[in-house]
Amino acid sequence: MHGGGAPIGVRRMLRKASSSVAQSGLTGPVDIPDAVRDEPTDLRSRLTRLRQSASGTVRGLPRVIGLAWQASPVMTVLVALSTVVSGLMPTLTAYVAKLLLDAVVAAVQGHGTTTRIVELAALEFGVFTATAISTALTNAAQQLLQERMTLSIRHRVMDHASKLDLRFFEDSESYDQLRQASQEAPQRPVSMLTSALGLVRTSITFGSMVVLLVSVSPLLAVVALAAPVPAFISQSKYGARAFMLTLWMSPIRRRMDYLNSLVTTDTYAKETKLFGLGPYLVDRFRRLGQNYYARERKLTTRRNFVGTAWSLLSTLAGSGIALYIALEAVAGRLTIGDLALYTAAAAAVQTSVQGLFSGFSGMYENNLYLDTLYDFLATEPRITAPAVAKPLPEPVRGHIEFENVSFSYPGAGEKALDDVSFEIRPGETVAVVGRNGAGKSTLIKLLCRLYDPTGGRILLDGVDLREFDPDELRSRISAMFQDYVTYQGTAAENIGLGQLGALDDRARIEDAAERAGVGSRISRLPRGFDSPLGRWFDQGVSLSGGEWQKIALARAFMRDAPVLILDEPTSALDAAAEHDLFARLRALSEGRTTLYISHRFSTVRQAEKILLLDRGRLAEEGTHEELMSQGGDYASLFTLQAAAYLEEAA
Ligand SMILES: Nc1ncnc2c1ncn2[C@@H]1O[C@H](COP(=O)(O)OP(=O)(O)OP(=O)(O)O)[C@@H](O)[C@H]1O
Repeated sequence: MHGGGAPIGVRRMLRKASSSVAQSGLTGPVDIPDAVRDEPTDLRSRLTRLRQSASGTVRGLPRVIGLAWQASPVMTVLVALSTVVSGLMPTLTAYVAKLLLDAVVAAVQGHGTTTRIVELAALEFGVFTATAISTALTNAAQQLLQERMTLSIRHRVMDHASKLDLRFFEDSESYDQLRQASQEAPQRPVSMLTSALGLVRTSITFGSMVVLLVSVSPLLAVVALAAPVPAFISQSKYGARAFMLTLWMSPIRRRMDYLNSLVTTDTYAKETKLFGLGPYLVDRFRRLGQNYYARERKLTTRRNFVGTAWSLLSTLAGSGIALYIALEAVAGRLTIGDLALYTAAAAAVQTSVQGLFSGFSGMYENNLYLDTLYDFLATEPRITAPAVAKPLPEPVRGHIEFENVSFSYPGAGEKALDDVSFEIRPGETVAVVGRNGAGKSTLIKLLCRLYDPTGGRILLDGVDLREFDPDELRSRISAMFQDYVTYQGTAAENIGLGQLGALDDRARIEDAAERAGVGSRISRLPRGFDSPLGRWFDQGVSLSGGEWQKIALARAFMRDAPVLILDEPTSALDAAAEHDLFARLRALSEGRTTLYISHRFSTVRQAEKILLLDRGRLAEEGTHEELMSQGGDYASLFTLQAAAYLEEAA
């Protein structure tokens, strides 16, 4: 489902934009592909595009009103009312000024009273006061509504992102969309609302002023109405270009952000310094930035200068009106008050003409961003609970079966898993081994239902995983991933997040830490379990890689889940800690089905069953002894590692 507004050409360019810049930004050209190549040149396609964009803009309006209403109905009504009032004020002001001038002229000529002048002056004061109040009210209500809207949209984006599948985050195109939706888009409905309100206000001013003009000369009204058209067209053209440019820039900006983070982030500092990458990366950043700026500058200057040139046509019409009225007053066909009224009207029409087209083109531009937001919000997670989800068995026994499971990552040619079948009995401890890229982590992602298999099925206690509610299923799995998270929080928070309900259960947290072999280390920290970890804090403690890994392990142990998954749980641990963990693994995994990935064969041999993956296929399966006696790949890999150790020992 698409958000509707953006013309098809824009969508095509959007797709092209995200796929065309394949470079990492670390090397290669720094130019930005031309965003305006596909610009329609003939009148017909321009008109079609104009029609599409106008209808898209108008269609976008109800969505923005909907967003405003959701954010705050009271504020929305207040903003609408005050907008109407402040739209009428300029016309009212001009009319009262006319009456006052006429009264003054009448008094000068001897057939008017000063009382009338005082009355009108009081009325004028009233109108000014009302204008000031309505302006203040509009500003306040609009500002508050904008704040509420931004918050509510950011909340929606965050909420939606939290529900999306892992594939959304692992795919660069959709990840770009998420970034745009979370960074750029929350402001856009607000600017669209501002543009729309400006449009309504100026339309009211414009309309009421035109009514006054029509009462004098319909021709003047036509001139006033026709003047804004060229300026409007030019504005909408540049608005679309600006949007397209931002889209094309998005990958470039991402690369610039990346270069920036390489130089400014602590984790990269060691390497960038040692390899002397600093000046090189800074220079790449500068060149990308220069290119980016040059393109932006060209567009901004053109947009403003060409836009102004077109708007001069409107100015010309306004001045024409003023001249005509002045000549009419000299000829005695109009009063001095009329002259004042029409001068004010001409000025107001001119400003509102500009307001109208900038409002309209602003809406057009913002609407394109809004489409991105709505496209993002319309992305549905594919891994969802079935209409009638099967309740998980109580208790889950942890019987896992892979039946001819195949899987390819979206867009990938090769299969990451190819026709894999095996069984893990309840409570069994299984090790998964294989060379890099063999598909071990993928197997775990499928088991946690972060992806669904593209072929075959996975059963837990005899039921296809897809029949369960994925959240329910995940709550029965405890896992530590290879790229575990180091939360910028206290030690207790870092561990407690493994089981939200027990975030405050200190005894359980300490127990989990103990089981992961990090309890005594945390107790020795200045503030024990309340010590902040990580560098975001002034007094944050910097832990070593292995210590962080133990904390992540403790987080996994927070759950009393029937299935325990550990992806290279000891990759950062020292030999003693590793030995200690595996010596206790039997106790730690007591009563749970445990699946762990390891590259260290010394730890693998303890497993009750070993699965060897080779390029996505299950190549060997059995106990250590069985696989050794088979003399296959496992045996040769084991011997290779053992030999290396023995050589060192010798
Ligand atoms: N998000 C992804 N999108 C596309 N392809 C992926 C993705 N993640 C992994 N792959 C590919 O799938 C294959 C299996 O990857 P996987 O991470 O499962 O390997 P692994 O056995 O865990 O490797 P390692 O021992 O290096 O951790 C690899 O060829 C990898 O390139």
